[in-house]
Amino acid sequence: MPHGELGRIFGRFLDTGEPVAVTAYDGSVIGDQNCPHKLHIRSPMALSYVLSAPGELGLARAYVTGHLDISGDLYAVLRALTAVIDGLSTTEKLWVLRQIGSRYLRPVHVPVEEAPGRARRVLRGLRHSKARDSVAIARHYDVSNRFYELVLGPSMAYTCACFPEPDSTLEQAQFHKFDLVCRKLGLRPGMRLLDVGCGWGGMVAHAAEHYGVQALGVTLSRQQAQWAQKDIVARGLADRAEVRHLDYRDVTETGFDAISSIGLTEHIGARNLPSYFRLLASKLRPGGRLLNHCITRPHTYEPSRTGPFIDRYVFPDGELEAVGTIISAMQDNGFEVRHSENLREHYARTLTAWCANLDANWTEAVREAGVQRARVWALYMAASRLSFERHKIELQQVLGVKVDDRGNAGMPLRPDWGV
Ligand SMILES: C[S@@+](CC[C@H](N)C(=O)[O-])C[C@H]1O[C@@H](n2cnc3c(N)ncnc32)[C@H](O)[C@@H]1O
Repeated sequence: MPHGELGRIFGRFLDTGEPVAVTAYDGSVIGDQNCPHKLHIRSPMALSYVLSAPGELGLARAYVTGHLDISGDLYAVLRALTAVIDGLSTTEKLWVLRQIGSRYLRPVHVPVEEAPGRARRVLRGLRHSKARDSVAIARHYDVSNRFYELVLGPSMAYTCACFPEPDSTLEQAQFHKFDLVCRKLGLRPGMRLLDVGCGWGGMVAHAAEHYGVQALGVTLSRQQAQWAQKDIVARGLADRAEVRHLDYRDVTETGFDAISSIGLTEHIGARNLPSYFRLLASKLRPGGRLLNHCITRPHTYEPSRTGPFIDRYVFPDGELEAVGTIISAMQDNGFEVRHSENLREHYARTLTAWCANLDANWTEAVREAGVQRARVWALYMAASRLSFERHKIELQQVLGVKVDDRGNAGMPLRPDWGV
């Protein structure tokens, strides 16, 4: 039986069958307290955050500031909370907000210094101009290379891995993902590869090392480029691989045999997809291939902007399109589409592994990036895992060819790039 006043308000709804319990600062306890996964409402400020921005933003702020806390597995708590919230009617949601608003919090007040990232919120300039993109990218990627090492592990790959077997490790799956991209692109020794949005250089190094190509990668993150340049030298690949701190729109070379774009399209924006694909097509020789790997949303009628939590605290200006939109934009701007594959279950597994890495390295991650940032990453990765599992988002790899003047694509009759 729930007790405590908050317990009486929330207890009505917390019967989802999910293994989760709640405690609150007023002594309320709800659910089986032996359950390993618990949500703790530490102070009335947690409720202030929720009331000031009902929905994911308020809940996220309450968690990031520690007024809402969890013990056990964040993902398990999030899944239970999502099940509860999804099960509530609008009338029930309003009833809960009215109950906590009228009893506890008058007036609702969120101190500026407590609203995480508030000062970081405003991005100036035209959305997806080069200047604004470079600020947006620095906010997410120029956090600390060490922090990313702790989360991503030795591969330093920050995109969906591809697990050849259910029990493959993250490292094996990241190797397999880059290899799959190389095979889809038909890379052979001596070819020239451009990798746009290259991160810490994982694809560039893999293609140069295992396929003998001449690889150029570009990233808008200065810290990523510095890390990748050192890694390339350390791996003895400096004669074949190069990473530049550069906007993909400023690459001057042309005539590439292949282009990979792994996790960049989310930063492009719907409006710019035509010019993005046109530019990539102009960089390829006739018969050259593009592999576009990105997160998509399942339906064209959903908004492409990410939710307020992701937009403000994680990926400013990120946008997700439906795979149909990506394919149409490729077709209309220089590519024949040859293959499309959805790897969303693989992204859920990848995120599970990143969450486990962050958990295992929590103390050092907090020392490196601060507790609020570590909490933002923990929350966004657990929430994203849930979104892939529940088919709120997908991961699509689309292969296109710039056919030659006679319509030749140079593809094998039955491509076999394995699993
Ligand atoms: C999710 S990360 C993926 C990194 C890498 N491809 C991987 O698989 O690990 C997205 C990358 O896109 C880059 N990026 C975003 N906008 C860019 C732009 N306009 N020009 C070049 N790189 C960009 C970021 O700097 C980052 O390296």
